[in-house]
Amino acid sequence: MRHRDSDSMVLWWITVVGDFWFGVSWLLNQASKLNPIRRVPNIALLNEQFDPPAVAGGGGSSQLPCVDVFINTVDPVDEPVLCTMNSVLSILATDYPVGRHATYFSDDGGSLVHYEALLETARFAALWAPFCRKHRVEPRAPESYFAAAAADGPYAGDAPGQFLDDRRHVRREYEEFKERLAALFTIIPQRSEAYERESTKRGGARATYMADGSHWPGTWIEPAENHKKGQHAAIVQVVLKHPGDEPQLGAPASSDSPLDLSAVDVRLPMLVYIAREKRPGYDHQKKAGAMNVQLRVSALLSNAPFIINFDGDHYINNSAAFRAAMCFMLDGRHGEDTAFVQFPQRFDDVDPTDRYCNHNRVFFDATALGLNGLQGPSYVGTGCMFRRAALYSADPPRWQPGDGVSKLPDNPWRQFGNSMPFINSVPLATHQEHRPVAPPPPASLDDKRLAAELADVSTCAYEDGTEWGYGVGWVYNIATEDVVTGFRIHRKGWRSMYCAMEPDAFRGTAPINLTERLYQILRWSGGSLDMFLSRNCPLLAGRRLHPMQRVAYTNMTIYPISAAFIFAYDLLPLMWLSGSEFYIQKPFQTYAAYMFAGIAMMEMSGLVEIRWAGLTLLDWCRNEQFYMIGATGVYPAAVLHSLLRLVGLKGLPFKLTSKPQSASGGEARERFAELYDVQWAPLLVPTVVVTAVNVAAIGAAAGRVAAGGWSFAQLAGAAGGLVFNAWVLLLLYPFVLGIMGRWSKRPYLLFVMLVVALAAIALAHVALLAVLAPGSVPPFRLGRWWSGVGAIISPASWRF
Ligand SMILES: O=c1ccn([C@@H]2O[C@H](COP(=O)(O)OP(=O)(O)O[C@H]3O[C@H](CO)[C@@H](O)[C@H](O)[C@H]3O)[C@@H](O)[C@H]2O)c(=O)[nH]1
Ligand SMILES: [Mn+2]
Repeated sequence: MRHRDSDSMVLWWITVVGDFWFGVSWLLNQASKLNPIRRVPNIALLNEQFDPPAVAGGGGSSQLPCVDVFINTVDPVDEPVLCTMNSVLSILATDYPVGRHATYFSDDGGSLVHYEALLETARFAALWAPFCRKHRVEPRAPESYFAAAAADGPYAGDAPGQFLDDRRHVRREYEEFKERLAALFTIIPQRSEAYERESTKRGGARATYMADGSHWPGTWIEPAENHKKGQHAAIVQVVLKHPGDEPQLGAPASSDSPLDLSAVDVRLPMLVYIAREKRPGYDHQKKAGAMNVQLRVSALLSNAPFIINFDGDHYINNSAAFRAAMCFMLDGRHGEDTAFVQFPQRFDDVDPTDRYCNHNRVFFDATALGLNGLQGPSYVGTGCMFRRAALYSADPPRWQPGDGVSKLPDNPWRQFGNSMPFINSVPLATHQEHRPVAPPPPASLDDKRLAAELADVSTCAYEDGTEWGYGVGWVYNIATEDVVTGFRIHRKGWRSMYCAMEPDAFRGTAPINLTERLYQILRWSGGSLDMFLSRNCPLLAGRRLHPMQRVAYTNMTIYPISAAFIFAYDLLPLMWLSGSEFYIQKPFQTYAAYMFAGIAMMEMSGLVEIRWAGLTLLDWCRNEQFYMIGATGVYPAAVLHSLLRLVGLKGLPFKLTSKPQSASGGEARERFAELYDVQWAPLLVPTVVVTAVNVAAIGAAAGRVAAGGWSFAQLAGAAGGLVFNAWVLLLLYPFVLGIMGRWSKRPYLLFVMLVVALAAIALAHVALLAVLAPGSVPPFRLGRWWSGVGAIISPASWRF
């Protein structure tokens, strides 16, 4: 092809390839939505079959399978310990047979504060869990429970007369519990200083001391050799032992404990603290590494066939959630081929208009249902129940040869590492479908051997030369361990299910600060693209991957590439400076007609989709807006990162998402304070540039009109280009609010600033023209800006 202006050929190619790419990605995006399915768990039916009400006096009639619960945290300050302990409480008090779930708390900071907070939590849970059971309160995370006016809701328990008194008492106890948690930050250093003074007299070293006066094996307040972040021994401590399968009723009310618990099971489920070993020179693989240690430790202690995982900032909001997931796992139709059940992520404390699209509703309420019809939704992190066997890379029954019972490989050590007790636990978990559901076998090892084995499977070296992180467990060397782990399971032929329920199963926190949010989507988009460019590329998967699911995974991993083109299109308004026609040839009207039809069709299908999913127009707008914000800065950065990684440089890090700091710690913070914090980062710059360019384009056009340089026909042509500029600005509106900081509380200021900026640019433009080409205003057509419109309607419905 030739063009009369050879300088424009580059631009011409960018637009042709870009438009083609938008077309392809739009089709990919639509293809994954062709078979949406909404599934609803029938908990009543599950209870009828697996958990009939206990006959009077007898217990243990439940046939529900065991669940190991994983919860992860890193730092008691960055991830406020109160919030984390609320999650733990919601788990300990959840509505599932007490003897059939065990919680594994992973502390990647190895901090004594976490350990002691967990002891406090176990103590408080002895009151909290029976209270929740007695009065059937929801949610069972006390902070949210007491924050809501729960006392006014319908009462579901058996002792309405005692409810208000009990609630008042528990609330008081909770306030004290909170104080004890907060005090840990001062008590531990004080205690350590006291012990230190004693020991230095005897020539001992500085250390962080546990309550019993012994050295804490994890990270010390004053880091020392073998006791700092990234360098400490493994710690596995059973905080609450397995309670046995027989219910244990509590005591009647007394002066010490005014709650009458004589008709309530007061047992607490098992609770284990884990801080895996950290050594310099090892890549600890962040969350994926932590969860693989949880996987091994739990195999030795309870080896439940099912696992559910939570981020430290997510709690159980609906205590029927475990049962809901079980409805899918035990379902007669596809149950045994179901590897995981993913719940939507819901968030508290997001600003009311959801400025940065934290709720991700289009993904969680529309896209995910589309995926649900194609072998199942992707795994997106917290709030997902797994079949343990699937994490061990077993084949799903429908793809198993012969008798349908998978066997251990000939050389299980290469796959799973050297722990014989662990290896022995694998077939038990794998074959759980084929044996009657029973409570976990008591650990067959004596205490000393068990402790040694637990420490061994929590070391860094344990995974050397094994398949952990590659073929087994959560996948390594990627910033989004979730999507790729789910993919590895799907490519083996497993299904997954999507389970949304009312009230929401789980709730958590989300970053409402612009910069934090952008880093989060940088991790997600960069990690996804890395997956596409790795051996886990969906195009390389075998035939067990559903063909349309292959399309869906391709779509959800290559999306950042569109951004490179969108970024170029966003800067197109600059092109009119070049003065030549390079893209759209005459007749322009025909082109415009096609384009209008195209846009109308896409917007209509978008509208139909959100209507169908029961979403609001605001949800949709936020989705489009945040896609554009991502596309102007974050996605190009993700593409760059992935390219650098391809040539061997370091990949994207798992940067912890900042959590809202609770008001109880220091002085009370203003609600949504993070929304108004401006943290400048290079990631913001490209979007600022795009904004400036589009404002400048409108300003220049206004100047041109004011100077009378345009005929009516030219003005009409320019109008099209201006619509494009205005559209880009409208999409970037939340971003601009974000960088305004506190001023964004008065959005009208933004419009004042916009008018002032436009006037200034218009004046400057006219002045410039007068100097450069006195007396003449060369005609130009803004019409060619139109080509950019294709860019802003491209698909945008994965999570971000
Ligand atoms: O070295 C690490 C880093 C993180 N985490 C935990 O990982 C979880 C998620 O981290 P967060 O900073 O809250 O990231 P988000 O962006 O909120 O997480 C989302 O995205 C992640 C993938 O990028 C998923 O793993 C999460 O489940 C999903 O909620 C938290 O519980 C952390 O404590 C660790 O245990 N060890
Ligand atoms: Mn989080």
